[in-house]
Amino acid sequence: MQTVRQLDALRGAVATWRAAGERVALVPTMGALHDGHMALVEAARRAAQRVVVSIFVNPKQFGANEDLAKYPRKELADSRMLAAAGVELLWLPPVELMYPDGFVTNVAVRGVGEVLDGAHRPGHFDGVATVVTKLLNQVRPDIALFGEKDWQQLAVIRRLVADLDLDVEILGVPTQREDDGLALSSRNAYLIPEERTRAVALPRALGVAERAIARGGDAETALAQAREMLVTAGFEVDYVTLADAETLGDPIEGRPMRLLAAARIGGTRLIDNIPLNTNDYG
Ligand SMILES: Nc1ncnc2c1ncn2[C@@H]1O[C@H](COP(=O)(O)OP(=O)(O)OP(=O)(O)O)[C@@H](O)[C@H]1O
Ligand SMILES: CC(C)(CO)[C@@H](O)C(=O)[O-]
Ligand code: BAL
Repeated sequence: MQTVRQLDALRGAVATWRAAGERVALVPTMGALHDGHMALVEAARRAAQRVVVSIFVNPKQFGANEDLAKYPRKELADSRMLAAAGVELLWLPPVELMYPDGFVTNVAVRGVGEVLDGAHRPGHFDGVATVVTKLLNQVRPDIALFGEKDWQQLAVIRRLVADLDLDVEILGVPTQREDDGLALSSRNAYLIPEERTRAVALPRALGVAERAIARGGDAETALAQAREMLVTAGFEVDYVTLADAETLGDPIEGRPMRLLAAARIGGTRLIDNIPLNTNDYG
């Protein structure tokens, strides 16, 4: 695996593959890799001959009081995992390359980027959209893969790519979970054992709400019950909601819907989401 920190070397490697007619996949990450990331890498492996993984802890998507400074950084372990998985190129852009002096451009995705996590983490999706636009332009992959764990992020990126006519396929990869149902996340490492045990309430609450609504129950009542389960488990709830799966706005009968939640346990903010399977109960 090549480890590359300069744009001309990245472009050179990708141009060589392109010239040979090979498809290139990009998996953007912030590192501290776990099996969720590796599922993206495996899907990328199936989708293209050449796989590029980027690791960049993007300061623009962290709010002033968020965890940028303590975000886990594990470059050596990450690099070994990616090499073992057969990744061809690890793209590690330095922060000065991403945001040199004088950088002033901001990519803002209105609507889908402004609600839910966009409202609770002001500026977050601008930071994501800006860095993803840059990563796509740097690597110019045929396909880029993102996890459904960050469902709203995936929806924001799909909108961005459609609106700006970016010539790349976006593929969402299903959420990878621990045996008890907790979604894998780099931030799970912040949980002390007691919080980790309680954290299972997050996927459980979503599952309870999903089954109640799919059975024909009132959505607001089911969401209130889910919020109550989270509070009982010791979470502070940012939101538990049912939304249109594409716009993240109000759900519309006949269109795919998603249940999404964000909640804090101790100092750790976790997110999760599941589809509303209205066919569950026939
Ligand atoms: N459990 C998971 N299943 C599938 N994809 C995942 C999972 N966790 C993360 N991803 C995806 O991996 C990519 C990189 O995510 P990132 O590096 O931020 O990891 P993370 O575990 O989501 O970290 P964080 O705890 O900061 O949210 C994103 O597309 C994200 O959706
Ligand atoms: C897509 C991403 C790599 C952009 O920094 C990040 O938000 C992430 O890891 O999900
Ligand atoms: N995986 C989402 C990145 C973030 O929370 O900043």
